[in-house]
Amino acid sequence: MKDKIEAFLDLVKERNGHEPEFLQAVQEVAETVIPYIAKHDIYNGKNILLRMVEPERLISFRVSWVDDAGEIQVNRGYRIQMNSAIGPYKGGLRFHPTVNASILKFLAFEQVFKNSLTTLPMGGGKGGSDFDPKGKSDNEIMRFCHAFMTELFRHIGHNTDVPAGDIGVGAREIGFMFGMYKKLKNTFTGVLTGKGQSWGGSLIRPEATGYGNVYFAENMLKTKNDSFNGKRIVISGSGNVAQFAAEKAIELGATVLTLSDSGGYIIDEDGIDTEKLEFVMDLKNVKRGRISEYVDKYPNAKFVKGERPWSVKCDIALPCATQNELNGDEAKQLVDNGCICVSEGANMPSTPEAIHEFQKAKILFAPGKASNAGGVATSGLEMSQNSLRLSWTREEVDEKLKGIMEDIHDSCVEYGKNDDGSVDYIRGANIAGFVKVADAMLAQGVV
Ligand SMILES: NC(=O)C1=CN([C@@H]2O[C@H](COP(=O)(O)OP(=O)(O)OC[C@H]3O[C@@H](n4cnc5c(N)ncnc54)[C@H](OP(=O)(O)O)[C@@H]3O)[C@@H](O)[C@H]2O)C=CC1
Ligand SMILES: O=C(O)CCC(=O)C(=O)O
Repeated sequence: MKDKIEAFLDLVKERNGHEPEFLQAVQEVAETVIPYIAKHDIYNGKNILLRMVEPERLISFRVSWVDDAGEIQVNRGYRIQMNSAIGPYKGGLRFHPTVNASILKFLAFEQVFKNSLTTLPMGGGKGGSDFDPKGKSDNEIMRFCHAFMTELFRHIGHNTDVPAGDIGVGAREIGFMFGMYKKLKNTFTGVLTGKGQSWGGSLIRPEATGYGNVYFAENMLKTKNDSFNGKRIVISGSGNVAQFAAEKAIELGATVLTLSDSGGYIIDEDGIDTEKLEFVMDLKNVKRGRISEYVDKYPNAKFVKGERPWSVKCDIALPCATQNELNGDEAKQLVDNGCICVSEGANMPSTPEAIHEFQKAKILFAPGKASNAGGVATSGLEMSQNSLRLSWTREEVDEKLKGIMEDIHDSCVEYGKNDDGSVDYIRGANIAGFVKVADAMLAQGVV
């Protein structure tokens, strides 16, 4: 089996050797899915995984725009249309200076499995730009988003490819992009999700990734007759996912101790309560400030510059910032400090070495493609509401989100249960996500 996996990975490396994040994501899937394929005749000899690692379409384009000083700026835009076997391509857009083809291909590949796990009919895609929104004025953001959409509009559509937000893309950016799409196409459709309430957005979509992550962790804890109540929680990031993971954890009776951004982390031993979280939301979403400013307002807290929060003693860790933000040494420290559960809000935040430490210690560990799927699932619910031309209540959407996260948890258990009764949530998520897409690909023939 090892030879088979290595031969497959060598082939993928030969074609994508310069794309480390993509290779990392593929390796994790190959190690769990290839043994499953070998045991199931219908998938054998069909090169399904080889087809799945090759994007159906990779679009790269120039984005030219004019900054406030009148200078012409040039960025690179992308959309990776990875797999459409079970539905239109679906996945976020990331605006961050580190964006490149490798990062977007890893995200698009993960998205295929994640979207399949949601049980909704969505294929996988991802896109974005190396544009850095930090320090830009609202007008610059608008001009960039408009310029980005003047090319992207050709490739997307409510039945073709439906982008949404990701790092650096929130309600403001979705609004600007939707406005330009509508102008260019002269049609009002649900071509993007994460829209504002008054123009087709779904209630709970902003909250969904963070809430969903906590719901998933709750399901894992339930298998041990445990809960969030009274637990110490360490969260990284302070953006969309981190904010709403914190909100739900507080609601469930936990104490949230940390938040972070690329400058460092804050630790508040008194706990970040609802009022303090409201301050963070205003600081980050309106003032677009830095997390270090938290300690100006709450001097009992401490800012640790240039560090990540994983050395803080906790029961539950929720990495909600970015890929590879939690390494092997940090994972070991979490385990040694008594952490019993890690649930990924971000995409691939734990390195392979970190995952190895969690699995060795047999603590509860959920990979992002399962635990952060609540965001895209609620995007799927936004698409349904747009098609039906109606809006569900907050309670209705939250109930559906909870149900979907429970179903994803059950699928992971179904495919990931070990002989000793423990659950390998990585194997479970990869195989459950694979089966649905692979069955659709088999039914549709070699296309
Ligand atoms: N939004 C969604 O619905 C979904 C998001 N995700 C994933 O969740 C993660 C967070 O996304 P989201 O909250 O939407 O993004 P935001 O842009 O709202 O927030 C990102 C946060 O992560 C921090 N961050 C980003 N890059 C780095 C870095 N290199 N080092 C340290 N900190 C960093 C940011 O700090 P700073 O401001 O300093 O850059 C910020 O605090 C991503 O992995 C994303 O792919 C997954 C599923 C759905
Ligand atoms: O809501 C969506 O379509 C995308 C969410 C996303 O980008 C993700 O799940 O990583």
